[in-house]
Amino acid sequence: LCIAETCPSCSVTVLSDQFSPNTTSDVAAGMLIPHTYPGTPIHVQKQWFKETFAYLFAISNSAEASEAGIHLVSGWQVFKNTPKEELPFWSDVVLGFRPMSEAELQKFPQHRFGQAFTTLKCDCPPYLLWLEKRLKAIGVQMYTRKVADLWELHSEYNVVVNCAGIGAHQLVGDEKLFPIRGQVLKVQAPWVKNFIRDGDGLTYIYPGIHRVTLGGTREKESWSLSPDPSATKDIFDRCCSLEPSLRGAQDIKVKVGLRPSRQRVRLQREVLSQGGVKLPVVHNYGHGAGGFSVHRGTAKEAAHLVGECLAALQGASSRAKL
Ligand SMILES: Cc1cc2nc3c(=O)[nH]c(=O)nc-3n(C[C@H](O)[C@H](O)[C@H](O)COP(=O)(O)OP(=O)(O)OC[C@H]3O[C@@H](n4cnc5c(N)ncnc54)[C@H](O)[C@@H]3O)c2cc1C
Ligand SMILES: O=C([O-])CC(=O)C(=O)O
Repeated sequence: LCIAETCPSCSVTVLSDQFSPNTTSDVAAGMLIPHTYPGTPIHVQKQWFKETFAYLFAISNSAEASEAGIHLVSGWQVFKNTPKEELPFWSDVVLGFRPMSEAELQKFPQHRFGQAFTTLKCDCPPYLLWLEKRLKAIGVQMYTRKVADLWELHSEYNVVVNCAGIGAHQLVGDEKLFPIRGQVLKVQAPWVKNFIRDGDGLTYIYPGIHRVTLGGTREKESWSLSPDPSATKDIFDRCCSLEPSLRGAQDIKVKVGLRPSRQRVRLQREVLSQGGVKLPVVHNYGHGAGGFSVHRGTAKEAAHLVGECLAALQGASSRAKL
């Protein structure tokens, strides 16, 4: 979408073996709370987050908000021990960030410190379906197709953008990319209005427009997409210990996704070449546990790289004409 918006003369086609509701992005809670990529400078990560927050904040303030599944949500991140970094890098991007008061902390007898703030949440699948609708409205073609090798696209397209998430492990043989399996529960508990996240990153309660996401698990290098019943019970018990009213939650659905994890997001140009024929590629994958939090910022950077590929192609074709 970002490419089509920034380069209206481009004809964009989306190829994917799965669309919503069968992607990792459909499993995510979609909360805008960044995760840190150790291999990327903090100022870059902050810029990605700021751009994403501004983009979604504008949607949340528009008449599209409900259909797009974007909404503001206030709540608390609580810690059993005071964290080393009391002010995360994103504290001045979310709204109203402040330490929790003693009165608020009384709700969490096992926790000693906490941060209160308002952030945004993308409800999935509605957000993905809204993005698809916008793509179709501007004439972008979408086809179900599994790509075995990026080179197979060279005769049909001038530039290929690789946004395959964990699929990039196989597609481009990236050994630096690994799954961190995550299991969550999506439940009916409409009385839960505030988010609660344990600062250890394992347990969270994220109310959406229709359902509440309860998390979670983080299992490095596990490729299994089957729900684990013992993890379901464990997640539910941990969440009930933070918010006892969840014992009354109804209609518990279990979802599993593989976070496409990497030391840093791969946002990079590469030129593939075979027998003198060249295919410019832009990679944009490896968003790990924080893809929603930075998606618009990284998309803008990927769109900029696509612009560079197009300029290089135009330069090459005018040199060829000379
Ligand atoms: C349990 C859980 C909770 C999460 N919660 C949050 C959260 O609260 N906030 C947050 O910011 N992030 C969260 N995330 C992380 C977020 O889900 C990911 O970072 C994000 O979804 C990655 O998006 P993506 O588009 O790169 O990958 P995907 O959503 O997996 O999309 C990749 C697409 O590429 C297609 N594809 C792959 N290989 C091929 C191929 N060879 N040929 C054709 N198509 C291919 C796939 O079918 C898919 O459509 C969570 C993740 C999990 C698992
Ligand atoms: O950690 C969180 O708050 C939610 C999340 O991004 C994940 O489970 O990957």
